Amino acid sequence: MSNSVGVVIVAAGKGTRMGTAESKQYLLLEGKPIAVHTLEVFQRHERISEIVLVTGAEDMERCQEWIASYKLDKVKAIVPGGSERQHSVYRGLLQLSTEWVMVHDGVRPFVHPREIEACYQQALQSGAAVLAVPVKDTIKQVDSGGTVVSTPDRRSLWAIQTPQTFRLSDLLMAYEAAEQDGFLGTDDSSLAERAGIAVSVVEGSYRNIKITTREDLDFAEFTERTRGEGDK
Ligand SMILES: Nc1ccn([C@@H]2O[C@H](COP(=O)(O)OP(=O)(O)OP(=O)(O)O)[C@@H](O)[C@H]2O)c(=O)n1
Ligand SMILES: C[C@](O)(CO)[C@H](O)COP(=O)(O)O
Repeated sequence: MSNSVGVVIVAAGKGTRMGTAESKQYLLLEGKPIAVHTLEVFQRHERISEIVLVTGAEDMERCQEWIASYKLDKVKAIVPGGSERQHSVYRGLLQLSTEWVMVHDGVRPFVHPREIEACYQQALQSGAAVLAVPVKDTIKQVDSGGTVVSTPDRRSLWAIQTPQTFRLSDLLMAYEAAEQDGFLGTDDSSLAERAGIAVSVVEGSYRNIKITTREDLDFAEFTERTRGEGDK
């Protein structure tokens, strides 16, 4: 139990920005659903003891079949998600009893095993950690009328990825506080931050994209074709 690590993989979104009939997490990459690629990275990782998959209620049966056929035996539960990512994550967290939890997007299949380990090691040291990359563009804050308000210093801006790693008890507390306050965040760290948990950033890679829009599929196909076995 001590320092055991569980993962919640959230794959219950609708993929509105992708705009395909099939939900983006089930589109095929080299013949395999994207969510299965993601699950396999954590299945293979020796640090991970159990996985909870959160998916759409209507997709639970086919997910169960993939888990059997791809021999994903670390998957301990498949649960139906909620209307927002935050609700889906919470439902997954309730299934775990490990000391640590990583939350990961089902549509980030290219996270490197080394990055998972680095995120865990940093959380072990400082209590909570997220993968991220420095932003490459100049970012501007723009008002609703389309006028630039400010240009934040790029050196302090990071694009946040997953996995995000926490003590399970801390993250549950942060989720329950958010629910009580009616706060809705786009990542897990934002809930932890407002609950007073210091979150460290671990530099990851630009390869760990979240497959969000159609142009991401070209990158995904190229990356899947060219990544080596050791990168999975
Ligand atoms: N209610 C939701 C919403 C999102 N997610 C998951 O959270 C991850 C990141 O979300 P995002 O890329 O925004 O996915 P979607 O919500 O599906 O996309 P969109 O916003 O374009 O509809 C995805 O793996 C998605 O399946 C989820 O489990 N439950
Ligand atoms: C958690 C996340 O992956 C961090 O980048 C992201 O916030 C998920 O969802 P989004 O709705 O696309 O922001």
